Amino acid sequence: MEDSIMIQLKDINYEIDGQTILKHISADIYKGKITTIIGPSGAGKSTLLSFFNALKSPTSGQLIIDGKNLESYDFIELRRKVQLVSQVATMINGTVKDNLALPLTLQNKTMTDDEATQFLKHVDLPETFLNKNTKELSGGEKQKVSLARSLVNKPKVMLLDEVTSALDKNSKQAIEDLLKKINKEHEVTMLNITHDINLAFDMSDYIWVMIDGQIAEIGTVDEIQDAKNDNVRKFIGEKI
Ligand SMILES: Nc1ncnc2c1ncn2[C@@H]1O[C@H](COP(=O)(O)OP(=O)(O)OP(=O)(O)O)[C@@H](O)[C@H]1O
Repeated sequence: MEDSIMIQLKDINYEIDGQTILKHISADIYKGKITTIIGPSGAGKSTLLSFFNALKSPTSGQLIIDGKNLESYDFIELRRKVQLVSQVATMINGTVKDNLALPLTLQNKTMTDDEATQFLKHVDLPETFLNKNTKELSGGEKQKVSLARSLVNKPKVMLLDEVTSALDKNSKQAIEDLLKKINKEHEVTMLNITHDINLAFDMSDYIWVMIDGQIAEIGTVDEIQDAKNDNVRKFIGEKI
């Protein structure tokens, strides 16, 4: 069966201060799949990611998310549908439960302990964590709580911005495994940025290689590993 499209990018360009950062980006992101953007520092990966939840807007081009043009979204609606998870898990002062409930608190709703426990289960944390102060958590545990919290609004898309880069080897593996599990169980479309090429090869359905503001190559992991484009081969060769 053909993969169906969750996000379409049509000739996206971005300029700032007279400098062209992104050039003619056209590509599709498929529903329920993990797409990872790799490429050298300064290629434009973060800039591109920031369009999907409207932190920045393209200078020209069209971005269609779940069948609707980005410009016709209400920001709140968009950010519930498209959740950003960052490199550093930002926590509010208080307990794990306070943090898990935050997306609901902001909507004047509440979360029961049972509901919170279910969210902890999704990220393999025990119920005993509910009343822990977030100051007592390790980096990996914070990232798990952050992932659990990002599921509360039942997003269709998760933007993962270097989510494992601040973690040690064991926590990296745990978060990678969790992302794969969340992707399958919640059928969330994931768009991932990483400098860790092994992580990209391990967890992606599709990889985009960005070089100098353009997509140099799109393909499955096998296709990217066999890419003929010299710049792509050089970038991957340097990273492995
Ligand atoms: N506000 C800005 N003003 C001017 N130039 C900017 C601005 N923001 C980003 N840039 C430039 O845009 C280019 C792309 O930056 P971006 O952060 O998207 O790259 P990246 O691929 O994510 O890099 P990294 O892997 O280092 O995070 C860089 O050359 C950067 O200097």
